[in-house]
Amino acid sequence: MGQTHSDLSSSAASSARAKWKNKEKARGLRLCTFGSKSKPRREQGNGNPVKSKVLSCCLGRGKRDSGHGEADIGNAAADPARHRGHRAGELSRDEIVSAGVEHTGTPTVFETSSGLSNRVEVIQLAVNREPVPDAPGSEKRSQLISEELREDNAWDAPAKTMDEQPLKENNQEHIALKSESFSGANLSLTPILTSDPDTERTLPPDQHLEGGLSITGSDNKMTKTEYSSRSCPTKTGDDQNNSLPTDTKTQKDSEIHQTSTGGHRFPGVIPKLVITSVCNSSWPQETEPGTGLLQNSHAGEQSPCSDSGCGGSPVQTRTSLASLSPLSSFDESEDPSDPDSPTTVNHWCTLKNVVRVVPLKKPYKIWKHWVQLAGHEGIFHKKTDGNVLKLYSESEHRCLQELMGDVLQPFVPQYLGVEELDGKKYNLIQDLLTGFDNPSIMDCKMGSRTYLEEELTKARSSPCLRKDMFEKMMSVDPEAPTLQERAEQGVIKLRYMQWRESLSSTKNLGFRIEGVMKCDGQRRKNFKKTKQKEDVMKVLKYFTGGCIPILRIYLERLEKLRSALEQSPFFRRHECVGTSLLFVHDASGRASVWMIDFGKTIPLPDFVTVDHRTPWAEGNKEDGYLWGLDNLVNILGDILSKTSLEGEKTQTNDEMDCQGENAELYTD
Ligand SMILES: Nc1ncnc2c1ncn2[C@@H]1O[C@H](COP(=O)(O)OP(=O)(O)OP(=O)(O)O)[C@@H](O)[C@H]1O
Ligand SMILES: O=P(O)(O)O[C@@H]1[C@H](O)[C@H](O)[C@@H](OP(=O)(O)O)[C@H](OP(=O)(O)O)[C@H]1O
Repeated sequence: MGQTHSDLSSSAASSARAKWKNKEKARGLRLCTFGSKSKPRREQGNGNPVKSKVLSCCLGRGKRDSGHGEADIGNAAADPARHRGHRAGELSRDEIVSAGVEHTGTPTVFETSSGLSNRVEVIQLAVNREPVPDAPGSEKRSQLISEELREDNAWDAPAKTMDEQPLKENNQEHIALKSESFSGANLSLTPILTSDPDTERTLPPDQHLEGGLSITGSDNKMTKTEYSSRSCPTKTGDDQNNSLPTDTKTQKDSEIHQTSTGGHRFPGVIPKLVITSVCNSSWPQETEPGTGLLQNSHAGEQSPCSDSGCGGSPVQTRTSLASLSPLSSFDESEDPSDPDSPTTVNHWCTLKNVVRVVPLKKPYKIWKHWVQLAGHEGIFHKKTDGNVLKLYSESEHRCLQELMGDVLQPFVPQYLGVEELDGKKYNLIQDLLTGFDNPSIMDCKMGSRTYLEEELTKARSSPCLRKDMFEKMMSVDPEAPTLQERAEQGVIKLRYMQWRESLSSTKNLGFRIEGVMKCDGQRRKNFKKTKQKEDVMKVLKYFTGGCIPILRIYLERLEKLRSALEQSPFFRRHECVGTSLLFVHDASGRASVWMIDFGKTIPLPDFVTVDHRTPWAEGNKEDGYLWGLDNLVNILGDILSKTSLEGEKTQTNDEMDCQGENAELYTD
């Protein structure tokens, strides 16, 4: 636990290497095979069975500083009563283990309603809220917020707002429905046994292998994949069957091969997990030069070695992204004739001294703008019918198909099948933003691990250096790359992913915040160093504006999601890596959370069972999803409790962040 590179003994690593090599020789990776079982559920809406609940509360937006430090917020021990129902041993698994507390256990429902009376809600509000702008377009509020956050967590200055993004016409006329029917999934999978434990903190030091990657031996040879024109295997449209490189040969490896695409073959020792300069302080400095806060870290950096290549998602299909006409995040033209159509996307939902009469059942507006907070650029196309096309991934297709018949169905976007656009396959998925009015959005990547065990195997058999990842690493922390990585100007994807996990809250909390967009259109993605609970709390408070009804809806929704996950046959049978929770709310008080991104969610081998809470060790396939969700639930509960108590002291009611009195779970 708490493992860093210094813990990784080289002798243990070399013995593990030898062990791994032997095992590796003895086994061959086979492809996952899928069949068909479940039926289409097109007729089903994404109707959330959870009934909408009108919460009686009037929200005030008050002064941000109330004399309560943010760090206090997470101090559950200070008032045990407020945390009734929270799990013991919340948060850091390291802490849990060091305290000798069993991490697993039946989830406890957080008792929001009993702990927080309506009366309290009415009175206790509006502390620690951000100042609000006087008018749309005002920079005052975002500036203040940014500055405050930057102080601690170094969010860069807000950069582009949405309306600076190019708008593109939809290409719907080119869409040809391929009418691929749902075929269900046969979840049998050829077991892929992993060998040695990896370098995770979950294992005692002597079991750790250097990142699980141990290519070199005394003979200075390695097995690697041979590719014709590029160093890394490129996934194509045909690569949708989780195919892994098969054409391998042994090769002398004393050099790095530069390829035509700028990638490198990596012939040398794959370094152990090296965690450098992991920032534990609140609101660490993080800059992403040249692009600022709102940059999409993937933009323009689609590497030949990315998902489409070496070390990428082995199950994900990203068909030649370069040939796609990459849509910006805002590819939907506005319709000026539509009174509901936003004339600008730089909206302000924060209203000052405005009295709004909100009907109990609010009419839905169609949010026509596609907002992509995280993920790969150019793989989404917004349609005008409330759905989006996401570049086809076999894994995602299988998962969404099966999920339409699972208890998790209300928690995932509706899946509508496969479509073709310009000769490429896409999954047609419900746009979860539809129905919201100037939504605030947050993407949380779930789990304690962001790469599949398959990716470990693949990295061993065909490691390659990623220049783009080296540059991303340098831009966050120039001290992070090792001397060898500096010399090579590249890092292996696995190493990068592990570094990202350790730097952020993935490893210590089991989830991380990927991006936030507030209703004013300000997008922030600089959360790579948002690691500690207090950092996360600040972001969550910023995202929700401390709006109690919104917080409560999120909390209740996540608790229901947790129950559904614990009952879900789908979840029980899958290794869920890299999925996100998409949080969406708007000023009217609608709010909900959904699971998205199943590109790296794959069926478990028949003989493997996971509980999604046990710490990961290579081979056990644990993903830490529920552990992360436990922590997220607990953190939200803490914010809710703290916000309520603070609100009692200094409520002001002249600035509204949301129509709290009408807050309800969004159902479509
Ligand atoms: N169904 C949806 N409705 C609305 N927005 C969505 C939906 N699916 C994805 N998004 C948006 O797109 C972003 C990226 O989505 P997603 O995680 O699926 O992409 P990805 O490229 O597969 O991500 P990753 O890099 O983690 O593999 C999300 O953060 C969200 O803003
Ligand atoms: O968030 P960052 O720092 O930009 O790093 C990316 C992030 O870890 C993605 O999850 C990953 O895609 P997958 O999860 O699909 O592997 C992508 O790999 P890629 O560049 O190989 O696609 C990384 O570049």
